Amino acid sequence: MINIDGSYGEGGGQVLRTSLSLAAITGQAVRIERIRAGRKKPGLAAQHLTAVRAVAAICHAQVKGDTLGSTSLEFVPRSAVQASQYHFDVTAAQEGGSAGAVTLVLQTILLPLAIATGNSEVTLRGGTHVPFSPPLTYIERVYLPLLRQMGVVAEVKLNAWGWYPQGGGEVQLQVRGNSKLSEINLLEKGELQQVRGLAVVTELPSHIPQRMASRAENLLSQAHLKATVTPSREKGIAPGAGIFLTAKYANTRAGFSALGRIGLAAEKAAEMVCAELLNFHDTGAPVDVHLADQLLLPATLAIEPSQYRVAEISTHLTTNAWVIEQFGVAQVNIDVSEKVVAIAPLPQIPNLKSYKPKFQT
Ligand SMILES: Nc1ncnc2c1ncn2[C@@H]1O[C@H](COP(=O)(O)OP(=O)(O)OP(=O)(O)O)[C@@H](O)[C@H]1O
Repeated sequence: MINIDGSYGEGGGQVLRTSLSLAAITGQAVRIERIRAGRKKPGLAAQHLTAVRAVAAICHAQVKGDTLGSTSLEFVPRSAVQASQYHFDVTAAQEGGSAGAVTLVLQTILLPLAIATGNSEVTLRGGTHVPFSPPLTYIERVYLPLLRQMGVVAEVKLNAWGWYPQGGGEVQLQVRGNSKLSEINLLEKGELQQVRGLAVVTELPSHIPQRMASRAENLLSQAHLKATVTPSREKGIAPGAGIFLTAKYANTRAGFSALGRIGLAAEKAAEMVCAELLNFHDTGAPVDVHLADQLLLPATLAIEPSQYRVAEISTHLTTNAWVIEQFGVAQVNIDVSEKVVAIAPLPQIPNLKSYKPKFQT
């Protein structure tokens, strides 16, 4: 049994989710204590509980402590990850509903399903564009294209937008199984090829996305970046707004977002997201602060070592590296002065062809 201290570093939900993914992939049992001790309201919230249930479903795990608010969890996988059709609902995990991020649940099961035998299709319900998590637009335009470079083939379809606090969004995920992951080497981002964006509202007037889009296009063109931002009015169960930009470079992609809220002018949201993009562009680094922590797990599953240069070293990055090392599946070295992350997978897990998960009987 691997023991993980959930209060380590960032002390957030990612410690739990990475542990769950690695438990499913390696077949190792894991106990996590002090879950989300670094947060105002520690323990399992609806999104985390849904992630526990989702990973348990795909590897038939025996689980103790899977209740809302629980600060400790024991998770014992009992089979290899099963490719299949699944349905997970964050909103239903909590009385009165939840806008917990489906994208975080999606990331927890994606790599286990990608290396399973056979294809999977997953329907996820909950928040699709909510604070402190990757918006679905980021998953679609940044995360999955980068994973595709590493050999993971998956697609998402947004059936309904889900914002904070109502949630109620729906995403369809298709994952091709039997993936063999290859390493990623991203030290230079290459030429900027395209900046594109989506300014969207649900249940709000169409002048809002138009104002967000035209302010963003103007600001980016003042900075000599040619951008196309599409205003769009979509159907949703509640009002919501956001602007999502993607910068595509010769070797990489990066994504930025600003979510609307009452009292925040449409133009201000556009200014915030453009400032993020321009800051990133100026760093010269190929990997944005969020992708930096999200690429660690796929790099761990690759056959050869990976390395990439990041715009910023976050505690999410250093904490996720620590979790991976606790499972003994890779060595992660973070060169703070060069901002280069190097991941050396250890032989017991990749090459996944010869990899045999350990199961308890
Ligand atoms: N705007 C964003 N775009 C892309 N990814 C994001 C964005 N904001 C946050 N993320 C990613 O979402 C993840 C959040 O991890 P974190 O541990 O904070 O999860 P959490 O379950 O929401 O935690 P908690 O509720 O405990 O704060 C990280 O991988 C982070 O990089």
